[in-house]
Parts: sequence; C-alpha cells; structure tokens
Amino acid sequence: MAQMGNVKAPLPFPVIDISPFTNNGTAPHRERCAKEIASACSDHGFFYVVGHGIPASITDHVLGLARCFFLESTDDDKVAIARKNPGDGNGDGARGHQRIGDNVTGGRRDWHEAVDFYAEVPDTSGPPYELLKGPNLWPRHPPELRKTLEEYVELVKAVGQAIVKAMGVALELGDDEDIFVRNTFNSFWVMRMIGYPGLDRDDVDGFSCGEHSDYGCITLLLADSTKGALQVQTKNGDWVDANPLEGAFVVNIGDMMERWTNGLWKSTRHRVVHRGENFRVSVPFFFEPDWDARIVPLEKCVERTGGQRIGEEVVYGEHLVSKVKGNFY
Ligand SMILES: N=C(N)NCCCC[C@H](N)C(=O)O
Ligand SMILES: O=C(O)CCC(=O)C(=O)O
Ligand SMILES: [Fe+2]
Repeated sequence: MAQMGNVKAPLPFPVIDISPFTNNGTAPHRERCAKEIASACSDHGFFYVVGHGIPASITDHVLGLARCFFLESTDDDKVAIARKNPGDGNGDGARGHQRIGDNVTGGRRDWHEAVDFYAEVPDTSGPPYELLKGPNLWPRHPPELRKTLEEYVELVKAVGQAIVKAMGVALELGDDEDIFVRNTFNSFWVMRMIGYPGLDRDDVDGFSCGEHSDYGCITLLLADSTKGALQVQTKNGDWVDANPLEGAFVVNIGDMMERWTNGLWKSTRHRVVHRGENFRVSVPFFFEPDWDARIVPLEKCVERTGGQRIGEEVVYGEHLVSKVKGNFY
C-alpha cells in the first residue's frame, strides 16, 4: 500500500526547461521547448521554468535579504524609504516601501508589506517626480541588499528575454517572431519584495493579495518554500495552489501578452491567501514592455481566434499608470 507520506500533490502546471533559449540550444530542442510553451500558455497561462541558469545561491540570497529587510529593519529604516504620495510635493509616488494595508486590490486592503523597484528612467527635472519616474528607494539595511538585487535584476531580465523570444517562436509568428523581444529592449520592469505575515485566524474572508491579473508581458516569481499561498484560477473557475518548486520560477502571462495574442493566451487571474504561522516572502519580477511600446493584437492571432479583435492599441506606460493609480489606499 502506498504510504501517505510519499504521496506528492501533482503540480498544476507544466515544468518547462528554458535552457535551449538561454543557452543557444539546437533547433530541435528549441522547437520542443516552444511547443511546450505554446500549450502551457493556451491551457493555463502559468508554468514553471527550470534550466534558467540562475544559481540557487543567488535566488536564496535574494529571498534571504528580503526577509532580513522585512523582519530586522527598524521602523526608521522603513520610513526612510516610504512611498511618497503623488502630489504631496515630496516626489516619487510608486517606488519604495508600503506598509501592511497600504496596498489595495479590487477595492480591499491587501495583507502584505512591500517594496517596489522599477526600471529607472532618466529624468533631469528633479523632484517632485511623476508617479512612475524618479530613482528607486533602496533599503539601507541589510547593506548588501542593493548590490545583490541590482545584480539579480540583470540575470532575471535575461531569463525574461529568453522566455519572450521562445513565446514568439511558440506562436509561429513568421516575420513577427521577435515582436516581444523588440518591444522589451528597454523593458520597464518592476520588482517587488513582498512580506506576508499570516492572515488573522478570524479574518476568514481576508486576502494577502486580492484576485488580479498582472499588467505586462510575463511575471517571474521567486518565492520561499511556503505552500498553499499563491492560488491560480483555472479555466473552469476553480482555484488551485501554485506551490513553489525548488529551483524553478513560477511564470505567468500579463495583460499585454493577452492583448498581443488577442486572447489566445490569457492573463490568468491569481491571488495570495497565506494563513500559516510563518512570515512568507516573495520577490516577483515583472518583465514588461518598454514604457512607450504600442501593443496591437497580432494579425495571425486575430485570425486564429475567429477574426474579431478583442481590443485596440494600448500604450504600455498608460496601461501601467492607470493600474498603479488604483493600487494604494
Ligand atoms: N505589477 C503588478 N502586477 N503588481 C502586483 C499587483 C497586485 C494587485 C494590484 N493591487 C491590483 O489591484 O492590480
Ligand atoms: O506573492 C506571490 O506569490 C504573488 C504576488 C503577485 O501575484 C503579484 O505581486 O502580482
Ligand atoms: Fe500577480
């Protein structure tokens, strides 16, 4: 008889080895990988990525430093990098630290604290900066956090580039195969460090992060080993746990990829419900289009989805601003 202890819950999404695209693989390997991406994207909008080449020593260090920031910084350390309210004359509105309850999703407060970093846009006008301009606000504690995370951004960006390259191949776009690569050369990426204390036991309908879709191309989620926190909505409306897989990123599709593919690939809705005793840490990296990228449904995808366009052109920066404006209490 099978022992209960050996029974592993099956993973809800395919595990895809991206190394043919990060490491210049052979044509057959690239083709097989692209096929796997095509089915994962049309069936789920979520998949696990292995073979990305970022060593566990680095991802563990990133998570460890994020945890250390949340749990060991003083209040003053956090206030020093607090997100400034746009329009208060004090500058930058979206970067920096957000306390528990500052974030809102679907009109309700989320139960997490976070620090948001964005690609830096050269802006010589000085403070006050517009909502998404200005410099990042880096924690002073722990001291090596900034350097480690800046190095991590370069590595994870390269993985993002490899995945969107594979996505263009997966869609068999012909001349447009590099459309996603071309529109992410200057990716206006976002990286969040998120800290989740467990929800209160009696807060039965609370959310650590409410149901939403992500905004851009793809999200590469790095999370600690906590299970049962990230939940993903399936095509029939059920919610499944997207538990972490050691050494893998959980990757999902954002709104711009849905627009490009005319809904062939959906930006799948997900949420976080963390009821455990432990403090959960995650560091999603949002690999997004260029700030001024114009996203238009691709002709080939329109044909494959019945010929009807689901939407017109979107400028990514405008989509992002409209979302971010509604994200704070
Ligand atoms: N760039 C992204 N996806 N950031 C995380 C978004 C979390 C949900 C957000 N409060 C909302 O209501 O959309
Ligand atoms: O922490 C997680 O597992 C996911 C967070 C998330 O969905 C987001 O920040 O967009
Ligand atoms: Fe998300």
